[in-house]
Amino acid sequence: MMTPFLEIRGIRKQYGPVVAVHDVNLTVDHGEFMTFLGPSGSGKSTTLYILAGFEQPTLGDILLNGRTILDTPSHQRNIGMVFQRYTLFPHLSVGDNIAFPLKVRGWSKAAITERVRQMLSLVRLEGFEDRKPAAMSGGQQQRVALARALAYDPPVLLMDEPLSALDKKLREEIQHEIRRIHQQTEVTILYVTHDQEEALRLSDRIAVFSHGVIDQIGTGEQLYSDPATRFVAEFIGDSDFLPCRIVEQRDGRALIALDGNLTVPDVPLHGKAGAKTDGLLMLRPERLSLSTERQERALSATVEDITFLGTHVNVAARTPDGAALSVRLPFGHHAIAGLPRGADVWLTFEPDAAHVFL
Ligand SMILES: Nc1ncnc2c1ncn2[C@@H]1O[C@H](COP(=O)(O)OP(=O)(O)OP(=O)(O)O)[C@@H](O)[C@H]1O
Repeated sequence: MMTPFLEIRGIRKQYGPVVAVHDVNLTVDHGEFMTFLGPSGSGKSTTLYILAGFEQPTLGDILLNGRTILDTPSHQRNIGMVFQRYTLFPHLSVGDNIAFPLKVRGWSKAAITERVRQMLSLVRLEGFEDRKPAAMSGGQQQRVALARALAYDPPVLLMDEPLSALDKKLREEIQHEIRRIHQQTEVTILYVTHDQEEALRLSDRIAVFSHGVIDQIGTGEQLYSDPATRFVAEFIGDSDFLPCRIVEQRDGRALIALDGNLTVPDVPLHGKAGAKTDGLLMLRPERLSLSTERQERALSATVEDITFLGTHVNVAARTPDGAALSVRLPFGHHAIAGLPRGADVWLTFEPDAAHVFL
């Protein structure tokens, strides 16, 4: 078997009685963009700090090209870092900030000048060399931080919520820059965020963190279409849940029964099967069809609200048992023309678009 480029093996981190990270295992390919996605407190940053060498794990190992890096001090790991708040040296110009890690590494003056010029061009800040950070926007400062982190060509770059202090438009602009820079360089990126949209936009693969473990690792498409846990289903994309009963199960599929005598065969089933017969059916708003005419094998519901959201329209509906379901339809869809609040509707879905969690 080939040695993985980067391997996080059985990492646990405990602060007294608090277990910040339980058991994190992950391999990352060379040149990959891997994102740690999860809510606040799920252990993303702690894992990243262990990679950076700011923290030592209680248990486990980190291997780069098959060799442990845990006994290498942080500043010798050759790992670039960009964090949430701009960590530029305020008294140094942009050029001197970018030159700093090169001076530390003993580069010649000529090599430094050339490299600073290259990096400024990479982050599209030509001409800003003599500015002080305070005279630049947040987005520009974050690009300088990126240039400084990449200047000595580290094989790995760690980024911890680097864009969270910026407004939406600027954030999207810099996400675009980060993607471009990732494609232009061969750097392997580990990126922490709690924003699913940012994770989907940037990453090759995403590791979804929950309570100090990784629930699932996969591409955005894999996490969306085949979520391993209810938590992943709720974190990636929109979802609603209905209580259901498992009538039969075989090979990861189930025949389920819903209130109102509706049964649905062949729904993907997740979780440890066994004697348990109560489950939760997950439905995605964009995978439901809506009709104002009675349908076979359909959920009945009443329209509570209709919201125009630009390219699409959201219909908020409620089943007779009181469960809320959203339906997302393209703007102008015939089913919603003149549809009033309080109307009775029938909702259908393909079994493959649904998932049952135990
Ligand atoms: N130095 C520390 N001492 C005690 N507990 C800590 C320490 N650092 C982190 N924790 C706890 O460990 C858990 C994981 O924290 P961590 O910062 O890794 O989460 P996170 O997913 O990065 O969240 P955020 O996005 O808020 O930074 C949290 O419950 C946190 O309170």
